[in-house]
Amino acid sequence: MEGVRKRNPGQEEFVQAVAEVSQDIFGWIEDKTEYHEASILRRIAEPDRIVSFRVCWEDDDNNIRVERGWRVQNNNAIGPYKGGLRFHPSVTESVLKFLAFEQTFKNSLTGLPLGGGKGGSNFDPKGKSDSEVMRFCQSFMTELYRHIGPEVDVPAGDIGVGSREIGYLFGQYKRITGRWEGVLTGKATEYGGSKMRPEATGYGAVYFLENMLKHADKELDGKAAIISGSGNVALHAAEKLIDKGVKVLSLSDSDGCVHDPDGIDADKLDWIKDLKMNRRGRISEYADEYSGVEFTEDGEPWDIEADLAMPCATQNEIGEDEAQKLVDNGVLAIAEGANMPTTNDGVEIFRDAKVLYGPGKAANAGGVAVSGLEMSQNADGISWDTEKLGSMLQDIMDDIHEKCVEHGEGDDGKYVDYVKGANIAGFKKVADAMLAFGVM
Ligand SMILES: NC(=O)C1=CN([C@@H]2O[C@H](COP(=O)(O)OP(=O)(O)OC[C@H]3O[C@@H](n4cnc5c(N)ncnc54)[C@H](O)[C@@H]3O)[C@@H](O)[C@H]2O)C=CC1
Ligand SMILES: O=C(O)CCC(=O)C(=O)O
Repeated sequence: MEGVRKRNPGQEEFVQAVAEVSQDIFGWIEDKTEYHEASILRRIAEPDRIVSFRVCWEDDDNNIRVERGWRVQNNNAIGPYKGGLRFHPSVTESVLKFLAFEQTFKNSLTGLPLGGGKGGSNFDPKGKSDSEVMRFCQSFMTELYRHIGPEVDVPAGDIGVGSREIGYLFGQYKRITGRWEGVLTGKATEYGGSKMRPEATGYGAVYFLENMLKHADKELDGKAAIISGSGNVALHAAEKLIDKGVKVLSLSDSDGCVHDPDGIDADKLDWIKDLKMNRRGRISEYADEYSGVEFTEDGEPWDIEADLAMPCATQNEIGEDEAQKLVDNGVLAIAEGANMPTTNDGVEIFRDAKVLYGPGKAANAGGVAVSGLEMSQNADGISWDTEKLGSMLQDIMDDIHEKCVEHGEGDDGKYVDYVKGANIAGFKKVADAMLAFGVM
């Protein structure tokens, strides 16, 4: 870790992600000399390459705007680089490096042939017109297109990149290259997208949560849950929880948090979906629309008492204090829809308290898994139906849960350390592929 810190000065998020994985891997590889001798972990923690580029675009007032774009290609030992694009002002090289590193383990856990990558820009889509977003996406792809391809690197969406942005990006790729090919996932179904991709991350995280509870002889029905975020992942997690009889008490966005003590039911959720996905409004409007709902500016849901917690917004939303609050309030299980939403100190609190804790790289892998299935459908020129994809998603999430149990169950056969299980299972497949290739 000393070396990682030295080689990546000021890249706190990346160092955090590597430290979290390393502590489990060091213990596991202690007696496995082949991994030491080949410096496998050190190689996975050094991205294959990082492309960084200028993105110029013209706003509606004819001002020339300059942003920075990146693609981090972390590791392609088991398949083409795969991972989302994030457009958000908080994006830095460190954030994208941590995401690409995590993605490498997550993609390995899915059992599909997918390497790890991530990209994005500090461009902020909030408040921009459709035409501005289109011009930005076209400019971004005008550089990115030369670094990606269906067998090279296949980006998708993430924060700030939804179906509108994927449409503009895919259109520009097609215009520049003259080729229609499965170079992006998360496409609309009219032009090669997969059914179930929009739902997959949130639904998959709920399946993982359900599996953790089942393994501990508990069930979802009748429980209460707090969720952060109100984007793609949060809203689909809420939808599946409601479907399974859970009372959803909260959602949030970067302005604050809404707490609905009566629970967000299916009708209210439809209203929020329209607010967020079509009208692009703020979550505070939910409190204006429905009585009894409390909105807390800059607030987060972690002090609301609930059985279940699903952080679905962004990294490091749960620190030591928030984790302690959850534990003190008697939380049963936490399943991460977001990537690395809990700091390493927060993770230690969950581990010490032995609460069920599903880390993002396992719990939110359903999205990239259905992206992998979108790639297969594109390659074969076919389109599977919702039922088939839904059952494949469920099977993949069950399988990831089993792998975590295999590598994370303690000697007492009771407590499962899902962080350790996910880290070791994710590492093993990539490491064995890298050993087969020799030194490179
Ligand atoms: N979209 C996908 O398929 C996958 C997404 N994820 C992760 O899930 C999380 C959410 O992503 P999406 O729902 O796709 O994005 P989104 O853009 O649809 O929604 C993001 C949500 O998080 C909130 N948010 C963002 N930054 C915030 C901040 N600094 N403070 C408070 N709230 C903030 C936004 O207001 C919004 O509600 C991210 O961590 C992402 O990396 C993980 C796996 C797959
Ligand atoms: O679907 C994908 O390729 C990417 C999903 C993603 O960015 C993630 O799993 O964090």
